[in-house]
Amino acid sequence: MAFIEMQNVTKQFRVYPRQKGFANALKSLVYKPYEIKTAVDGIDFSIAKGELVGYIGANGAGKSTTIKMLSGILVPTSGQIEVGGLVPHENRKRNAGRIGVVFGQRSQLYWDLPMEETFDLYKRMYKIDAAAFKRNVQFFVELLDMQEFVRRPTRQLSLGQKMRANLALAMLHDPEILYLDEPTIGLDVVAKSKIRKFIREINREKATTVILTTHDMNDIEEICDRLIMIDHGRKMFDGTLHEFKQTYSDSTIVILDLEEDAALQVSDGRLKVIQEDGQRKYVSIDKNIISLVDAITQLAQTNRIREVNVKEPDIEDTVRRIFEK
Ligand SMILES: Nc1ncnc2c1ncn2[C@@H]1O[C@H](COP(=O)(O)OP(=O)(O)OP(=O)(O)O)[C@@H](O)[C@H]1O
Repeated sequence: MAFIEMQNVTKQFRVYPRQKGFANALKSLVYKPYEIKTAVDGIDFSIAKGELVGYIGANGAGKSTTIKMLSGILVPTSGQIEVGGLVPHENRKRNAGRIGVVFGQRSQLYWDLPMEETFDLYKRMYKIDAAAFKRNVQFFVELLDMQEFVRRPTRQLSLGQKMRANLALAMLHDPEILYLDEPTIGLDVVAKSKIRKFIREINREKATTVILTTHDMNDIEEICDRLIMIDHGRKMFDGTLHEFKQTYSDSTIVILDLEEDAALQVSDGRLKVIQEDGQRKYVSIDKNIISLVDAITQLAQTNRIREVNVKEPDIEDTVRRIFEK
């Protein structure tokens, strides 16, 4: 068994549509009609210890529901889940000791307490050993650049500072797994970069397994080795970032450096020149209509090429196109 294992997991919710009119409202006291909403629909995946996995999908795809089942907050309707040999919802307390969770839209901080005191509170709650606690606080405060605000009450902190504090708190008891739900939402570039660096660093230093849901594809690009994409509760893709781009992107950019500063000669309508920058030219090709080899051969016949490079498609664009479809 892998470290984290989901086998054919489904989660359905009962949804009670609002009844219109007084008579229907009365009737619903006796019998309340409901509909079944399938949020997660037969998902399978295995994650090894120490992996950094991006879990993506459009709004309402079922990402948070999956994380909640993995954390033991929700019980699956069917299928099996095991996290480090435990069934999360049957062992909520033991599971909680081994996981750290951060929901970007919610905070675990206490409004009036400064971070320092919240750390102490968590130390007692999780019964964290004094030496490990001291080491972690020092390590996280430094890594997340929290020195200037650990003594200020939470209510005075900016969104980015609060998110950093939440991350430190989630990692304080040295969990083996960190579930992150939109950890960079609403943050500026600098704060995002600090958080990404932190996630990579704790994975490297402590081999923490990370599952990250996000709508920001730069998070995925900068943090994750692997990507799982879901749509309407079903798994659509599971593989490396490179495989994802190869599978879903139709266009590839060929970068040519010519021998001289001349206009690029293109005789095939399937090749689109998208930018000319002195001797450097950028050509976009749709791999469904022309292969990379044919495109380069064609270009070499009409131009004196010094060097050819191929750029991977942009993940942000690729994902946007998939979601739009
Ligand atoms: N408690 C609930 N009761 C009824 N329906 C729910 C409940 N929780 C989630 N859903 C529905 O299940 C589907 C999946 O929701 P979920 O929150 O897992 O999506 P998500 O991928 O995390 O979306 P987002 O990116 O918007 O956060 C949605 O259609 C949502 O409305």
